[in-house]
Order: sequence, then C-alpha cells, then structure tokens
Amino acid sequence: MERTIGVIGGSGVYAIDGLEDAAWQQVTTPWGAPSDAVLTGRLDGVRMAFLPRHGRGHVHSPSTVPYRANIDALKRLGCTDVLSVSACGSFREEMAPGDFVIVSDFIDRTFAREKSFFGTGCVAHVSVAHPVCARLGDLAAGAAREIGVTHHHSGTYLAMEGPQFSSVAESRMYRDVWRADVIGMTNMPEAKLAREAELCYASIAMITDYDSWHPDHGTVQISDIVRTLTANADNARRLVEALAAAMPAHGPCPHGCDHALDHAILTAPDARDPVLVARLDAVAGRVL
Ligand SMILES: CSC[C@H]1O[C@H](OP(=O)(O)O)[C@H](O)[C@@H]1O
Ligand SMILES: Nc1ncnc2[nH]cnc12
Repeated sequence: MERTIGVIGGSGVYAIDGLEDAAWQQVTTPWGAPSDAVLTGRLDGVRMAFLPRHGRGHVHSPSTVPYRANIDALKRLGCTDVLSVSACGSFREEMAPGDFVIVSDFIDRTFAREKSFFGTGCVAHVSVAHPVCARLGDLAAGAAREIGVTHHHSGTYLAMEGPQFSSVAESRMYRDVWRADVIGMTNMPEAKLAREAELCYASIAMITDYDSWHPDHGTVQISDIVRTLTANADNARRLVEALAAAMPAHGPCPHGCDHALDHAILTAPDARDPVLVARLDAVAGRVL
C-alpha cells in the first residue's frame, strides 16, 4: 500500500501550502463530521491529507474537537501515518519558545472526550505502551535536523482537558512530580484513536510558552502564543515537507502499528453488535 501522510494542523496551522492537485474534500464518517474538510494532494510526490484540528477559523475547542471523526476520515482517505503539529507549553528551561519537541510519550489527563471507537457490542483493548510510532518520530526528528530548527528528540506530553490553562500548583506538579516535559490539550485521545485505527502516529510540539511554573516568565498569554506560532509556521511546513521526502513510499510499519488490532477484539463474533461493526468499517475493517 502506498504510504500516505495525514497531517493534523493545530492552533495556528489551518492549511498547508504547495500541495500539487490540491482539493478540499468533505468526508462523511459514522462518527459525525470531522473538524473541517480535508485538503488532499501531493507534496513532492508524496500523498498527503491535511486536516485543521480546530477547523478553519478555529471553531472547535480542545474538548469539542471530533477526534473520532477526524481519525476515521484520515483512515478512510487511505492515510497510513498521522503527524500532529501542535502548540505546547514547556516545563523545561532548555525547551524554549520557538523550539520543536518530537513527542516520545504521553500522560493522558483528559476526561470529557470520547476515547475509543470500540464499546458495548464490540470490545477491544489495544496497547498504547508506546503511543508514538518510533519510525515516524525518527523521521520527524531527522526532518527537524535537516531544516536546521532547534529541536529536542524526545519529551513527554501531558494532555490536559482545558480550555483554561493550568494553575501554578498544577503546572509545578506536572513538571516536578510527574516529570512531564510539555503540555497541551489535544494529542489525547487522538494518539489512542490513531492506534485503534492502526495508523502510525507522531507529534511535533511547537513550544509557545513556559506554562505557569516559571518564576521569570508571566502567566500564559494567548497573544504571545499566537506570535510564536506565526513566526514558526514556515518551519512547520518545511519540516512536514522534509519528512515527506524521507518517508518510504511503500511497506509495512516496522513497529506493528498497522497490526495493532490483531489480537485486540474480545467480543465473540456472534455476540457483536452489527450496528457498531458497521461503524467500524474504515477503522477496523481489516479484522472484522
Ligand atoms: C492556542 S493555545 C491552546 C491550544 O493550542 C493547542 O492546540 P493544538 O494542539 O491543536 O495546537 C493546545 O493544545 C490548546 O488546544
Ligand atoms: N501552556 C499551555 N498549556 C496547555 N496548552 C497549551 N498550548 C500552548 N501552550 C499551552
């Protein structure tokens, strides 16, 4: 199967320039409407599908992003890999605003979102011990190196519910006790859903602020975040392009992301809910 990169653009990233044969496509899914239409095309010959996570015009809040519809839509369009580009706060002095962090692990503290495609009538348990596809993460790190942006090869991303930013006490706990490196509001349950849909997932965190813990920096201001995002938009695009150029055109995932459902479904075939099974056509059709 030809590898196809789905890019989910976060805050400040609402389109991607320079796609050949570019077209915005409306995608219908059994999980409702995605955040927006999907921009499909080719970047340097590589098939790509770009979806603005919050919708053009920034319509969806982190809690109302239709995560299941977004992942289903990308799978339905033939994506094999999903790369998130996200704004994040930093818990590390050395991870400064403007830097990129290639996320290597997650702590999921979200609580008001649909977190699985599966449920009553078709129960499945996939492993998210390693939620990031190591190959896609390595390709992202290589791309960051190639374009010469300051980047950090690994970092744990804490996903909070939001939409408010953290208190000083929360920020210090995430940093000093839980040892998270960056904080954002959107990569969970997105990464978990990508695994359920057997898609390789990696995330590039664009650091925009020091959250609330830093004694020498004020509290998070959205105007500062937007300024940093705007200054970094071109780097984000160049990084995606360099990653696409390095992506092998064909072949399976060496880490098995594309077979995550092999032994995951517990519900006996004759006990499965046909309505749910039908909704799972794109996500789990390979094993159902
Ligand atoms: C604009 S600051 C808060 C907002 O930005 C991040 O979203 P995304 O990951 O889509 O770039 C963060 O998680 C919050 O949702
Ligand atoms: N400090 C922060 N907390 C949560 N999400 C963010 N996105 C950008 N900065 C953030």
